[in-house]
Amino acid sequence: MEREKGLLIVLSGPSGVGKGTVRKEIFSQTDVSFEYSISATSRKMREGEVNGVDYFFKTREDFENMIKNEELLEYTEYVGNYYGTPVDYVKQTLEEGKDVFLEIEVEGAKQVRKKFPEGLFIFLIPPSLTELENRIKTRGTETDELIRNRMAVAKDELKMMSLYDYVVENDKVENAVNKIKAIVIAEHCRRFRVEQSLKKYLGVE
Ligand SMILES: Nc1ncnc2c1ncn2[C@@H]1O[C@H](COP(=O)(O)OP(=O)(O)OP(=O)(O)O)[C@@H](O)[C@H]1O
Ligand SMILES: Nc1nc2c(ncn2[C@@H]2O[C@H](COP(=O)(O)O)[C@@H](O)[C@H]2O)c(=O)[nH]1
Repeated sequence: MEREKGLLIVLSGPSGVGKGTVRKEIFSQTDVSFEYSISATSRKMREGEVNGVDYFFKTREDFENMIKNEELLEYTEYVGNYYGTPVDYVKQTLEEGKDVFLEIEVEGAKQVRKKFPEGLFIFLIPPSLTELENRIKTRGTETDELIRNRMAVAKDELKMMSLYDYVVENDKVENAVNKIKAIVIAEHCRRFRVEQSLKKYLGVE
């Protein structure tokens, strides 16, 4: 029998809403088996970030070569830097029957939707705009000017939430994680043979 492909899961939402925090918590749990697609970016590495773990850090020139060589599933320029998803890893991992998790902004998610309409698209929202701004500020990675720019983009991004299959509020990390896991299991059962979903998520042979 032909092996079923994996599910492409896309988590989007405005900068600072907690996508990375929620994603890391999901991946730390042992009952989850998604593969994380590491993005490429031309932005500068932040303190504590590791090349090849958080991102593949590129010069603008190298990133533009990746675009030319069609190495990206999607890409965008966000607040002055390029971000994109390396296509080979995603395609190969899905072919192997594994579920792939992308954590990307809204413009990129729109591009992925065109290429993978069967993907699962989840949008993470903050409890309020004030809380969103507090979170970006508390993270302490952005200058005041960049925070203003990211908040301006966030207001437009939030208008796009209706394009997603699900909207999840990140009030508490634990709540968001549990909701996302429940959505993924339900959607897996809906899209694939139920035997495959039972085996994958509940260990039932
Ligand atoms: N539910 C939550 N309650 C309070 N603080 C949170 C919550 N989720 C995340 N945070 C905090 O908000 C800040 C931003 O989180 P995070 O970096 O995960 O956001 P992000 O959406 O991945 O941002 P970006 O898109 O810019 O990479 C961090 O300081 C994080 O600890
Ligand atoms: N379209 C894409 N967006 C991406 C990708 N990787 C990350 N992102 C998003 O960019 C912003 C800014 O990220 P930061 O690390 O500088 O805070 C944020 O919304 C990320 O989710 C990608 O491959 N493609």
